[in-house]
Amino acid sequence: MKTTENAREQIGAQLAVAAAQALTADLASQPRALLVVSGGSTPLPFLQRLAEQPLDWSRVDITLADERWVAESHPDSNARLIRDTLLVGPAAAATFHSLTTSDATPEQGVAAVAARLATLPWPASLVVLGMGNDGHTASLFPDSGELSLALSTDDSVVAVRAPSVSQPRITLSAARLHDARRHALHLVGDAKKAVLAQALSGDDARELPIRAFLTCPLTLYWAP
Ligand SMILES: O=C(O)[C@H](O)[C@@H](O)[C@H](O)[C@H](O)COP(=O)(O)O
Repeated sequence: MKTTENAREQIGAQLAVAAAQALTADLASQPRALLVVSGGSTPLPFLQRLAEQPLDWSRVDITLADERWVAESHPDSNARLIRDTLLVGPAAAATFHSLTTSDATPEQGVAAVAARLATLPWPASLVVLGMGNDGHTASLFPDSGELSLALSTDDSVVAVRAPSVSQPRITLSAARLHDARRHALHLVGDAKKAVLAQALSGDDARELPIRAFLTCPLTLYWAP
């Protein structure tokens, strides 16, 4: 296995151990614990290693930071990624809460998803964020007409559309993504490292939405 792949596997494993420790710590003092994870390609080693972690998964709720508004059978579905990589082995006992409904659009389904999320044991034990090369995180996209709303609303979820993405999205709002005891940012590659450095040098979250999360305590998990 190439050095880069090794490093990405290792950082995913480190994040998996940290996530398991966070959940275990919170389960010592509350009946259930919540984990919020991101989709995309970066999380795969993290999700695979997390699924193997020994903890009381039957008391864990899992949801997504965002979702593409597609059927769970669609290859782009983040729920499909979670079911295929995390909800296996010991972690199969966890309860997953998707961000989609049978409605044709996220605008039609957003209220039902908000009601679903309201039943979860907030604050989350951990929110794991990714980032795109445009500085987006979750589905908070710089080119989205709903970005300002998603950055400012008290609502927990927002229906999102953006020219930069092919499918309608639903995303947890910045407020809901902040509702966690711990935050992790999981990135790989030099390009994203440079975008993060640019984000750290400014404060306009509408330019680089990841900035909305760089003022709260955040642990960075990066590999080349
Ligand atoms: O639904 C999604 O795609 C994610 O939630 C998204 O916010 C992701 O974290 C970034 O787009 C990075 O994606 P990669 O890990 O694939 O680069």
